[in-house]
Amino acid sequence: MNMHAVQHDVPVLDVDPYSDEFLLNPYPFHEQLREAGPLVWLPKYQVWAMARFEHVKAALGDWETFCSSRGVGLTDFKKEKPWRPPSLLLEVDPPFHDRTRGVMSRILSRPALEALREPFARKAEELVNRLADRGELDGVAEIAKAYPLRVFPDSVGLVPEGRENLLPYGDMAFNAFGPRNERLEKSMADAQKVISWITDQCRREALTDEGFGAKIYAEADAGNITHEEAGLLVRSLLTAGLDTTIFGIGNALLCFARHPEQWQILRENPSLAPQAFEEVLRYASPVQTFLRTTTRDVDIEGQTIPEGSKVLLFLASANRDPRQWENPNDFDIQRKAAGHVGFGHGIHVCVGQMVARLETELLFTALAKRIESIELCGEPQWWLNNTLRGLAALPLRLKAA
Ligand code: HEM
Ligand SMILES: O=C(O)c1ccc(-n2ccnc2)cc1
Repeated sequence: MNMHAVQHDVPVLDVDPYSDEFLLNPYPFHEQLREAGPLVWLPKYQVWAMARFEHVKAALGDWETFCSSRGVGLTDFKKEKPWRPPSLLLEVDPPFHDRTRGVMSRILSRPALEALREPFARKAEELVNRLADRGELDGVAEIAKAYPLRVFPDSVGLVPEGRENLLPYGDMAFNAFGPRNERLEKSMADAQKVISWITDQCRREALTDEGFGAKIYAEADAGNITHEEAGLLVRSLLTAGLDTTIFGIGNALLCFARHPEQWQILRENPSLAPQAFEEVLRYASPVQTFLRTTTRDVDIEGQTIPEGSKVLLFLASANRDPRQWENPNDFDIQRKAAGHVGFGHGIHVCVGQMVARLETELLFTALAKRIESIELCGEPQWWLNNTLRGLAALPLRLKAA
């Protein structure tokens, strides 16, 4: 028992944020964490927790005190070897972060993505036209997974074969930010096959010559990064680019099925689609948590987090903090949800957010035009992951307009 952890009057909560019970319905636990105080000690994992908007946002914005280079999961890279070479974006601090971030920001910027708007829109309309008269279907398999898988791997420049490795790899990577629990062990089961496939796809020769992958290697040709770094940045895209948007779309479909009046508001004004997705990210954040490690003793409202401590930031809880949001537990697509921390905040804020926004804007615009109503016709099944919150299955009944 490291003695520094037991500080006088720091609230202690015996919750396990990686348990099935917590992951199946995190919101009552978030409320407990917020109400316990700005800083809470979780003895189960010997970590500090922040669940209020003000402190989560401040920690994300202060990379010098709350660093990423010791890992953004429970593992402290200063004490344990990472399971794979650290990410050149997520798991580095400035100055190293600046170069790789500059490269990725350019490649994934809104103007760079505009060329994809038309093909992405066409594929969204094709998918929706195929489903409109289907009646009952699984919204996860047929919409939330189908659309990102239809557009994203091609936009990276992946070969068509072997893409079934992408989701297991993402699931494993997002589990690996949590503890080595049964969930992580299970997702590491056929790790070697999946890891070697992903590693293989990151080679320049494996990629087409016009996708995001090719653009990253062109940056290496220009001397902005090395060719080895280029391969790791392609790995970042393959790790991050699918599970996140798939869970975001699935959560959006569930929000609209449970709030039919919100679906009618969107149908009357499809140009609300971008704002509606921001509200989904606030209300049903697909990325629930990330961690930081303190680089010095830091004071939080009179309590001290010692240097070298892991701090668990509950992004999803911050997005429902009544200190920040009016009626936080209402799903309201007319709310101005901008400023939520669903994409993070600060220097590591999601560099892929424009890709996620483009995909979801086009998909929900196409759905709003063709689908009069979205209803649940069975129990939603949650997919449990140590970092992500999303669905494994979503029985829906669609009624074509
Ligand atoms: C709804 C979808 C998504 C959500 C909710 C999301 C959320 C996040 C969050 C919370 C962070 C901050 C991590 C931290 O502070 O430690 C982040 C970073 C990042 N995201 Fe996303 N993400 C999404 C989609 C994507 C996509 C589609 C891509 C790639 C095309 C992507 C690539 C990245 C990368 C590379 C980083 C690291 C940026 C850096 O460290 O500078 N994300 N994302
Ligand atoms: O570099 C990596 O491996 C990596 C980078 C980013 C994410 N991420 C999380 C949320 N949006 C993206 C996940 C993994």
